[in-house]
Amino acid sequence: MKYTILLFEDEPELRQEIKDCIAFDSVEVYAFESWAQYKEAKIDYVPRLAVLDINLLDMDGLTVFQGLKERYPDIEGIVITGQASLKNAIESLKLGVMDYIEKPFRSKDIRSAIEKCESYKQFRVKNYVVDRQFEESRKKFEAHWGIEFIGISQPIKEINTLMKRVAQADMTSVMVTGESGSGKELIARGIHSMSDRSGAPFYPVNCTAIPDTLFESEFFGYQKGAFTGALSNHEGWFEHANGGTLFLDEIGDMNLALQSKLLRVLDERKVTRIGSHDIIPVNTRIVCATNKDLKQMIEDGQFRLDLYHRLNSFHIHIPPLRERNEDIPVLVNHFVRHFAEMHNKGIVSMHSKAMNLLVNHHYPGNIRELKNVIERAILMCDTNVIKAHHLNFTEQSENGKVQVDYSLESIERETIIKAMKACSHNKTHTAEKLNITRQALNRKLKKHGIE
Ligand SMILES: Nc1ncnc2c1ncn2[C@@H]1O[C@H](COP(=O)(O)OP(=O)(O)OP(=O)(O)O)[C@@H](O)[C@H]1O
Repeated sequence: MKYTILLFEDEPELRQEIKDCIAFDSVEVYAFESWAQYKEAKIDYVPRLAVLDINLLDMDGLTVFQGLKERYPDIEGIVITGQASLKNAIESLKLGVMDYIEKPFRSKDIRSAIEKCESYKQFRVKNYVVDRQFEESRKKFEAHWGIEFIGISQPIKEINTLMKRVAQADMTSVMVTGESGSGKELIARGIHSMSDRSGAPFYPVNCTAIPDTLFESEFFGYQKGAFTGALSNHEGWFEHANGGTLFLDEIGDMNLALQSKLLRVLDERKVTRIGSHDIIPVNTRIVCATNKDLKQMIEDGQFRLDLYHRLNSFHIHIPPLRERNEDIPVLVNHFVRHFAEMHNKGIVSMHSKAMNLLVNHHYPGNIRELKNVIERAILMCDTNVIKAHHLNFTEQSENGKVQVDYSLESIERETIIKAMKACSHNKTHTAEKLNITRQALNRKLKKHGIE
């Protein structure tokens, strides 16, 4: 279908000139000298755009636009006039005219006004669709699981189905794989919340963070006096999550000796605290996650094959965010709302150029990175529109993708600089604004090298 433009210009030569400069292959232009002539013509097509001279034979261009808008609410307008005046400009904007061009104009001006108008229109349509999809996916998640797992891409839809299925298969262990920050823990939480175990604890453990020496006592618990420092009885993680779910993140970092012990508990479903002979039955489901290549680790003798099979009875893989970038706009909208509310910013929206940058970014840190970028942008933005420069996508990396400094350190530094500026470098006021003491502000100024 052709893109239909209505042109209203009373001077015949100029009418032809404008028509020539806006008639592309895919564009149908209907040109009129007056409103009466347009009414007579009985145009069947729904026009997308009207280009109007302010002075017509029978009526002024703005009144014509008003009439068109009543009939075609989605029509956009560009006004051309030889009588540029503030009054006309304000009047046009009030009526919803998109752009305002003065005579004499160059064909370049009018074409770029049309392009601008069209890309804005497409952006609005896209945003509407994204908003609707976002709402649907959010409601569905909340209704089912009471948690928000956002996404509209095919992989996310499939993961949703797998989560529901495995949640009902009570004792099956689940292995979730994917890059760091891609949502593995959220999937584990989703499985737990959907299962009959949701009333019992979900206990997340990061295997990397626990020193080897403490692993066994933390996993299985200990009896008072079992070793120096065991001052009281201590429940281990398996017992703690009894009836619920134990989430073992970074399972690839568990040493071989512990892997054997974990396998035994999974087979026997009972634990014995260190220093005790009592056998404690446990009914704990294991969901584990890794971003390591466990098959390679098995080949290298670093991970037990039997444990791998035991844990991998149900496998969910989550692709990196850059491979499902249709999820990015819905995630962006979600995080913008979330952080705007959290930081009392009212209603905040994302400028189309900023959204474009976000959709095309590489995200080595996946959703965690996106989340940090948005929170930072919300903090840096003084108005209610986040623009490209608020995203701090500064450097181009080797692969041509933009990199972002999303560390908390950099957010803190920039927040302090902004607060100092806002308070005209008065430290007492800045400290009050940041809700910290003057001494704390001095320490932070020194740490960040700000004066
Ligand atoms: N689909 C999603 N919808 C909303 N938030 C998400 C989604 N996926 C991830 N997140 C958010 O992104 C952050 C990182 O997610 P999560 O901790 O689950 O990743 P992970 O893969 O377990 O990371 P790591 O490997 O580093 O432990 C969390 O704050 C989480 O809430």
